Amino acid sequence: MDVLLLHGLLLLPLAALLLYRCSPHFQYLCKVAFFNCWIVAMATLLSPFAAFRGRSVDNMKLLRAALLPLKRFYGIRMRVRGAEQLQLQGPFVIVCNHQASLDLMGMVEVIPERCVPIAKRELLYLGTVGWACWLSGIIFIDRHRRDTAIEVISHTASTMRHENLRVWVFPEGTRNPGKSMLPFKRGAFHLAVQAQVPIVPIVISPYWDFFSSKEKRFTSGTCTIRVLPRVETRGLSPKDVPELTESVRQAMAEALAEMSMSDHEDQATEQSLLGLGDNRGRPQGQGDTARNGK
Ligand SMILES: CCCCCCCCCCCCCC(=O)SCCNC(=O)CCNC(=O)[C@H](O)C(C)(C)COP(=O)(O)OP(=O)(O)OC[C@H]1O[C@@H](n2cnc3c(N)ncnc32)[C@H](O)[C@@H]1OP(=O)(O)O
Ligand SMILES: CCCCCCCC/C=C\CCCCCCCC(=O)OC[C@@H](O)COP(=O)(O)O
Repeated sequence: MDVLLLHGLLLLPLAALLLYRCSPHFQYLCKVAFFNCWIVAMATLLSPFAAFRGRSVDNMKLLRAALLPLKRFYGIRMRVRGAEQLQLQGPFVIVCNHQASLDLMGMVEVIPERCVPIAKRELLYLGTVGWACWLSGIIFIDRHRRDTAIEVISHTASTMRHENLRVWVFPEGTRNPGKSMLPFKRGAFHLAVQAQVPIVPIVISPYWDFFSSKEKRFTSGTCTIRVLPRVETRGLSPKDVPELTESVRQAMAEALAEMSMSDHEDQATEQSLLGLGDNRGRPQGQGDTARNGK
């Protein structure tokens, strides 16, 4: 009986490994589970150290360091274009497109010093993850209560100037895996105008070559992050916000469309050089698993 149990226990990991290598769906589930487990584990591990320092934007360095290795686990190559746009002395507002939780990997590639994201309040209740976020100075807004969200943003505008803080906002306000960007919420632009600081738009290229939650597909691939020229807001007032929002969204939408094309071309060239043929947008098999390193 004991021998049978032992064999069963030995066979279980082997069966899981076989399933992982043969089933793209199972591979997707494992990779997403690992992503979440990594975040929870790192948050649990780092929170006591962060708590020692107290609530401080300096703790963002710990979160960044904890998330940086993820791209290696998943075999995601990150290319950053225009990073010099982030070499600014004072405070500024970053606006970035939001496709999925995977954006955290792109975010940590380029996030400057003293920069905190604006996040939905619900993240606060994710146990140690919420605790780690709070300790790192992440700004929480309740999206269902516009007045209090606006109050938080107004308060952030004065903090930015007094404490030389940079703020990262996903102006779509929710995750959007679609091919074009959603209409932008105006909070980030009011924030920049109130604080009279520049806006730095960042566009992360679409993930569809290597990730799709709809198709349950997660392979290795390349992601491009493009930092667009900054937009000055000095002298602008609240009445200029709608136009400012639209012009920044337009520039980001154009960059996204351009990147969608060029990333597809790069991928096709890479694959034809490797003699893999064109298997874009389709689940990939064992060859990719081996290159993923996971
Ligand atoms: C190791 C552990 C690691 C853990 C890692 C975790 C990392 C975590 C990373 C976290 C990543 C997490 C990522 C995430 O969680 S993403 C989700 C959270 N982010 C957002 O929601 C984006 C920010 N939201 C907004 O900007 C919205 O505008 C708000 C919520 C404020 C209102 O939304 P609403 O739906 O109502 O939309 P609206 O934009 O049409 O505005 C309506 C009206 O209000 C006016 N208005 C707006 N704002 C201001 C203002 N400030 N001063 C004065 N007026 C203002 C505006 O002009 C308009 O008026 P009018 O112009 O039509 O007259
Ligand atoms: C005691 C309770 C313990 C609960 C533990 C729960 C474990 C949760 C596991 C992992 C947390 C990963 C958090 C990653 C945060 C990624 C940021 C993100 O992508 O947020 C989504 C938000 O932008 C928009 O949300 P919606 O698209 O509007 O929805």
